Order: sequence, then structure tokens, then C-alpha cells
Amino acid sequence: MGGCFYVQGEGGDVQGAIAIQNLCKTYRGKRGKRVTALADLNLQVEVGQVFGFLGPNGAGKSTTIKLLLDLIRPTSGVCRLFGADSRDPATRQRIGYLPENPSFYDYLSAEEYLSFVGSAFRLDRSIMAARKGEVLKQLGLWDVRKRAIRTYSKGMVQRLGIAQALLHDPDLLIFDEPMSGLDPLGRALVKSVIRELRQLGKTVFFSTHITADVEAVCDRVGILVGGHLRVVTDVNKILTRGLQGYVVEVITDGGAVSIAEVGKDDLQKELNRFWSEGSRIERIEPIRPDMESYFLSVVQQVEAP
Ligand SMILES: Nc1ncnc2c1ncn2[C@@H]1O[C@H](COP(=O)(O)OP(=O)(O)OP(=O)(O)O)[C@@H](O)[C@H]1O
Repeated sequence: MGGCFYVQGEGGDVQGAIAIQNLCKTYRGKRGKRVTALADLNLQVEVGQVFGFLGPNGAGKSTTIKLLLDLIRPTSGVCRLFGADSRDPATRQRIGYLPENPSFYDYLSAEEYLSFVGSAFRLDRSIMAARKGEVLKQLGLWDVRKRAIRTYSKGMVQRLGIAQALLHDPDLLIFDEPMSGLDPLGRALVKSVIRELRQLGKTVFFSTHITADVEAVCDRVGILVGGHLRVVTDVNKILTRGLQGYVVEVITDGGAVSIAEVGKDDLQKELNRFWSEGSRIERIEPIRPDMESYFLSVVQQVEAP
């Protein structure tokens, strides 16, 4: 098993929003058995990036996030948030956090719960009122704001989890599987919230095992497998490299639709042939590896004997 592969061409702020150095976490499992959840993690996330932390189940994603938030202690290593030690409680003021399985005081309404969160962050009364309205509307919870949380669906609870993370207008959002439990509408909503956060210059770090979500919203991706960070790269670099060929759809002289796969060096030759046969070119699409095939290839490399 090799080390982490940092793809060339990345620079930026030395401190960054997140800087993780030599982070290790070993749990004591059943009968004192040691479980190495994270092995020597080094990772930097720049200010303003949307970073997808991708990995299969049990890869160590939640462990990393809990370490970043000082909810658990590392076996060794350090995490820095905007240059400050993540164990410093003052860093919390700049972070919004969505846990993996959010659960709230469910006898409260969303509005009451957000007031509780706002007071924990010592938000000024008028700012709190304005922010509560903004995030409730942003997450589609305005109409149900006075209902007890226990009457909410799973997706509504998840969206409230994101609303409470945004309430104090933090600079860094750390979301543990933000799209989990959401229907397609909810997923689209959360993706648009993440894009809005990027436009505001916020940094978003979120864990997921859903490759399409990384493809849809992330600037950068880190792939974690079995506690080891395997790759950190720009999402665009994965999506634009490795052209394998083209799908060409043509309408023949006789009006029939024909779809052909053409090798990446044969496009011009094949187009000339179609034209000479009197066919009309309807569609040309490049065939490239998507995030899913890239992710699978990284995981399979690790699993290969
Ligand atoms: N409190 C704990 N005690 C013992 N082992 C633990 C504990 N928490 C996590 N682990 C183990 O550490 C490893 C990493 O778990 P972690 O929850 O960080 O992974 P994950 O990538 O978030 O997984 P998932 O996508 O399933 O949530 C797993 O083998 C898990 O069983």
C-alpha cells in the first residue's frame, strides 16, 4: 500500500482553513483490541474551497471530523483551523458543524432550537432573529418552524442540522455526510446551499461516500481508504483527464439512427467516413472516467494483493 498521492499544481495559503499534520487515531475496541482508524493523515484545505472527503464505510472520515472538532482526542498529530490549534475552544466560533446523525431536543420547535444554538454562540438578539429567518428559509423549513422537531421527517431533521450549522455565519462548514437521508429535492437544495457558501467565500469540508455529490459541488477531493489518505486532487483534473474515446451518434442516409464508439485518435477519420457515406452527425460525446470509476480504481488498487 502506497502513500498519499498529491496531484501537481496546487499551492495557495500556507496556513489554509484546515491543516492536518501526522494525525493518527487508534481506538480500543472489544476486549482491548486496537483499531487504527486513521494513520498519519496530512491534509490541507484552502480558504474558500469546497472539499469532498470521500471514502468507503469505515474509512475514518467521521473520526477525522471528530478530531477536527476536538470531540475526540488524537493518538498523535495536530489539527489547525485558520492557523489555530483545533483544541482551542475559540476556533469553534468560526466553525459550523453537522454531525453524521443529528438529533435534537425534539420537544422544541426548529425556531426554539435555533434560539438555543444562537444563545450558545452569544448572538446578538436582532442578529439572531434575522439569521434564524434566513437559515429557516434557506433550508426550506420556514413553514414548519413552529412545529415540534419530533414531528419532522428524517430529511427535515437533516436540513435543520444544516440550518443550525449555518446560524452563526461561520467561515468554515464541516458537514459529516450532509446529503444522507435526503430525497432528490433535499439533495439538490443542500448542493445549492453549498454552492452559495462557496460564492460567499466560505470553506466547506464534507464527508461522503457518494461520488456524484463530489462531482457536483466540490473543487477538491481527498480519498480516504482504510485510514490512509490515497489521493488529494482537483475534481476537474479527474474529470478532464484520461479521454478514452467518443460516442458518435449519426443519422444515416436512409434516416436510421446509428451510435458508434470511436477511439480517441480516430475521431477525424471516422467523421470523414460518416460524411462520405452521406450520414449526418447528431451528437459527439467524449468518454472519460467519472468520479465513480476513479474512486473505484483507487479503492481497488488498495485492495489488490
Ligand atoms: N469509538 C470507537 N471504538 C472503536 N472503533 C471505532 C470507534 N469509532 C470508529 N471506530 C472504527 O474506526 C474505523 C473508522 O470509523 P469511522 O466512523 O471514522 O469511518 P467512516 O469513514 O466515517 O465510516 P462511515 O462512512 O460508515 O460513517 C472503523 O473501523 C470503525 O469501526
